[in-house]
Amino acid sequence: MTAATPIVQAPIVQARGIHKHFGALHVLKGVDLVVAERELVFVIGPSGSGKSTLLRCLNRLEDPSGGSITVDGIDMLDRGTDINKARQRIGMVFQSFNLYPHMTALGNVALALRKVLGLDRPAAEARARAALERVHLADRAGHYPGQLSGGQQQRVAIARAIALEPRVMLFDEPTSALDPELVGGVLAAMRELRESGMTMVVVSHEMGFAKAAADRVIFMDDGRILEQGPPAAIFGNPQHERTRAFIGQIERH
Ligand SMILES: Nc1ncnc2c1ncn2[C@@H]1O[C@H](COP(=O)(O)OP(=O)(O)OP(=O)(O)O)[C@@H](O)[C@H]1O
Repeated sequence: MTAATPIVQAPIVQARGIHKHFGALHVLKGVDLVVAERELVFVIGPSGSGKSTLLRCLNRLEDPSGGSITVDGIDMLDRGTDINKARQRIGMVFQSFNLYPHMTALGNVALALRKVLGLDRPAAEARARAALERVHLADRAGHYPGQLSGGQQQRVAIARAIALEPRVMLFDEPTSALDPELVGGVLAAMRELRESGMTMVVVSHEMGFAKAAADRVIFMDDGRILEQGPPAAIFGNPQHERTRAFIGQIERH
């Protein structure tokens, strides 16, 4: 009997030695982040520690000052890389939903497909409808953003991103702008996405979600990854004093 050959999957995200300066401000001080396929990595840390900047470097919304980044095997920092094409593999959801107010939910999702993938209207709308179904908003397809709650608008933004079938999704504080009662619906949509096998990097203060859904929690402090591990280890037995202090502070609120 021959042993089965193990399938070795390349990581989806490989960021090594990332530095970022904003003028004299040294915001990222040599960050390594490797994310495996289907992994959910959750990033926590004090305000200003560089979480958003790290996320934004991964898809080149910010240009790192140094280091290397590949996403799905594509060198994101190579001058020869078509960055718009590379970004199609990276979905991003922000704190603000950024929907066009004069277009319906369906129109917003379909527009991304028409603009980015060049699909014609019927094909874009069919795919947009399927994406809205995945976030349980098929029945709101004809509603305008102003007719939707903040949580529903954020789920439309998630649908817009997943409709492009990215290889990884980046979430930058996706629930921070929402009233507390609307947070659960967005986290549920993220949870389902994770269960469908999406690779995700999430910056958020929703520690309950991290404990329940993350494979790995990263604690950032002053532009560095100070500590990382499974949620039970980071929340239950943090090794660094600063991690302990941060988690203690969060859990008191
Ligand atoms: N475009 C920019 N120009 C100048 N400074 C910036 C810029 N973007 C971020 N910074 C600074 O970089 C530092 C890190 O910001 P970043 O938003 O990455 O932190 P964060 O950990 O995500 O914080 P928060 O939890 O408050 O969102 C902060 O001091 C911020 O003021």
